[in-house]
Amino acid sequence: MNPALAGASIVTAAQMRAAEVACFAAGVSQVALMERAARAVAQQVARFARSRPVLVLAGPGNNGGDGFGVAWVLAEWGYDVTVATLGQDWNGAAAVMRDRWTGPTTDLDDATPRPVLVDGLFGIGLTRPIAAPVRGRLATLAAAAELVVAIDVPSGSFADQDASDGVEADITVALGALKPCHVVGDTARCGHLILADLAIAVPGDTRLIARPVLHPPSRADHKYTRGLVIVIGGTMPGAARLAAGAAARGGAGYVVLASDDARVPFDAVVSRKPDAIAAMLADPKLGAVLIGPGLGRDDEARTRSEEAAASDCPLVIDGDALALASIDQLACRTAPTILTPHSGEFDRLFGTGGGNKLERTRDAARRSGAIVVHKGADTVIAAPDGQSIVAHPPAWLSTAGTGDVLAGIAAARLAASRDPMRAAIEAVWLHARAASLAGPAFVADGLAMHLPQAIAECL
Ligand SMILES: NC(=O)C1=CN([C@@H]2O[C@H](COP(=O)(O)OP(=O)(O)OC[C@H]3O[C@@H](n4cnc5c(N)ncnc54)[C@H](O)[C@@H]3O)[C@@H](O)[C@H]2O)[C@H](O)CC1
Ligand SMILES: [K+]
Repeated sequence: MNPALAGASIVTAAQMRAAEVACFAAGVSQVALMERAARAVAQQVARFARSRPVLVLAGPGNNGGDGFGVAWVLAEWGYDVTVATLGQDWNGAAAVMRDRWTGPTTDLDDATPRPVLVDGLFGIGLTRPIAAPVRGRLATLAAAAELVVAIDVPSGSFADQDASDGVEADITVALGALKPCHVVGDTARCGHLILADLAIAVPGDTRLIARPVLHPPSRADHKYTRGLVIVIGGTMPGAARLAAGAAARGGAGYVVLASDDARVPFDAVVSRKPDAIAAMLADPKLGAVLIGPGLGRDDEARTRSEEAAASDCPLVIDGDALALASIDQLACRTAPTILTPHSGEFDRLFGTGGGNKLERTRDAARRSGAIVVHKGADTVIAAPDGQSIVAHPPAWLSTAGTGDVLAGIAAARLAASRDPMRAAIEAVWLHARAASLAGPAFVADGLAMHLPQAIAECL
């Protein structure tokens, strides 16, 4: 994902339309707004077109209006431009743009490929899949082009759905704000994503992740104020060890590993026998508990999991502990809770119900009362109040043990702030950054070593 987009708002098509209406009510005309959009897209085309001939596809709605506007601006700048349409009439601002365009215009069926294709067929107003003949023409023209620039969304993608369809663009210029299809699902079809800020105020409760701000310890801090983390292990002790090491390197003041296996990742992590879990959970100095990595699903695992869930300790629940948890039990908790499921664990706990990944994760957070970190190439972090954050961690993280590392970092950050949403965002960012710093083909054991550098970048 384009790093320049950090913190950018993500809105639904309905929210975008409401924002547009408010903008019109504030005195901006529809034509002025469309001209802003057209100029912003034309600028991006001009950055990469290198004087090559341009074919602009202009569909029946305002996305098509933007297309005519782009054609008009590019022709003014000296580009060789042709427009292809579906042969409709246009209304409102789109009709104004259509009338401004006096250059060559053809039917989509008759259009011949050109090196640069600007896709203004459909935007956020797509209501049904594009008819097969049109989709076929679009795919042919796109395949023959050297550069495909999509206006707002790649035509064929539904703005509010996980990207799963639509033309494959090299560049997508999102207008006014990002939409769900730009950030969840197969976002590769957007190519390089650029946001054209049209100076429209949009809601800010759903955003791309941005680098968090962390505070160094003060002179008054000590190991317990920095955060005491207990990692509860089980049948696969290596996973809990990885998590405990990550908690220590993720900034915790003190890490205890409660496991039958006495091995620790390094000497600073303290080993305790798990028969003392009840006493540990009652320790007022406790900052956060992590349960799940390597826990197993036997009776002992169930007992430990229930004990942790029933406690009033801030809790991170991962891996096997997610399989042992129930939504009702989670919803009864009053202490902060973070859940870190991958898609299989998420579906098992919350079901496979409809909506895009953002909606599904927000719904899970609302039902469980927990912060849900729904992991994947498109990681969604959602809070019960509807706030949500999207991140795109490096694909090199798709290797065993990295989830245990993330859970350990989340526990450290939760112990430090007691604010579960903040902790989840910090953990996801630090985890992704550590992966970038680790470089290609790292193994999970080496990932946490890069956390201090990632933390240093947030101070
Ligand atoms: N976000 C902004 O600030 C701005 C966005 N602009 C652009 O406007 C479009 C949205 O325009 P709208 O007219 O609502 O929708 P579309 O252009 O996407 O197309 C709707 C049009 O097409 C018909 N239709 C829908 N699905 C199909 C289909 N499968 N086959 C055929 N026809 C279909 C539908 O009935 C309508 O007639 C947004 O994306 C931006 O590009 C503004 O220009 C500037 C500000
Ligand atoms: K488009």
